[in-house]
Amino acid sequence: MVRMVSATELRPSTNAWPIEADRLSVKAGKHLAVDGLDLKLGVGVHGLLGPNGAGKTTLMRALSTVERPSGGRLRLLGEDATDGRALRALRARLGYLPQHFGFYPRFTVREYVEYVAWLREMPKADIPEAVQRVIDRVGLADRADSRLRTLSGGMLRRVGVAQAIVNSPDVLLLDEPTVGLDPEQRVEFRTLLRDLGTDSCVLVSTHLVEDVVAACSDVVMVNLGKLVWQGVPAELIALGEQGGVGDSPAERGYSTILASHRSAA
Ligand SMILES: Nc1ncnc2c1ncn2[C@@H]1O[C@H](COP(=O)(O)OP(=O)(O)OP(=O)(O)O)[C@@H](O)[C@H]1O
Repeated sequence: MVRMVSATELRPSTNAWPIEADRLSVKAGKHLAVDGLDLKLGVGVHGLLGPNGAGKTTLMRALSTVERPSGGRLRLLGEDATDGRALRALRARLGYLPQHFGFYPRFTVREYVEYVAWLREMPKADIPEAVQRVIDRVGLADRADSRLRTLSGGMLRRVGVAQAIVNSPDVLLLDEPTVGLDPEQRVEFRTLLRDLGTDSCVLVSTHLVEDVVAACSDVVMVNLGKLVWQGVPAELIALGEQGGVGDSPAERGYSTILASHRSAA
């Protein structure tokens, strides 16, 4: 007997491009901060680089579905991210650490991460174990029951990472996650990133070119709201070996790309 197969069953379970932007435009206030950006990102860790004001945070806000695009097309995990009906299911599969994340200072680390897990509609029975696992992963096991107001800036950033990964997201967006981390924590965080990127699409915005070289499989550079370069860290380093401004080959590669985009703009 022939069984009818539904459209949902036929849909691929993994998406070649968990993030797919086509001529994407996003406003920050009245300013067009993302201006016709094309981007395709697969599974792996992608470092998002660009100067101050390049549009990184605005792009992250659109990818996290916090900000609605003003133009172009945005597909996340194969779904149209501008379709209000798709958003609820989509958000349950996203993780986002904003540049400035709000929290209730009286919450403990555990309470806060539990609260976010609940917001992302995780099954209630799974929450305690998932929360403990991510608190361990960001190295805050000994502060799990401390109130957020008693934590240092670097520890708060780690709480931010924990809440972003509690639902094991398929798309993870981290806006400057390493700000305030001490060198030892930064090294541990890079290991965590590489681990997360084995089966998720992770986009990490940072000003530290060295973080990108150490932990990312791919580099995305933006300037003036546009994609100006995409490649692997080794290509960035190779460019920097030919000259440019900076203390390392990767930094010189970054400055070379930026200078050539500025002179062409
Ligand atoms: N609320 C706003 N109103 C008007 N312009 C804004 C607003 N927010 C951001 N902008 C402008 O949009 C542009 C992109 O800002 P965005 O914060 O996305 O850049 P960024 O690359 O994340 O910068 P940074 O590295 O400094 O964090 C900048 O020119 C900024 O001045």
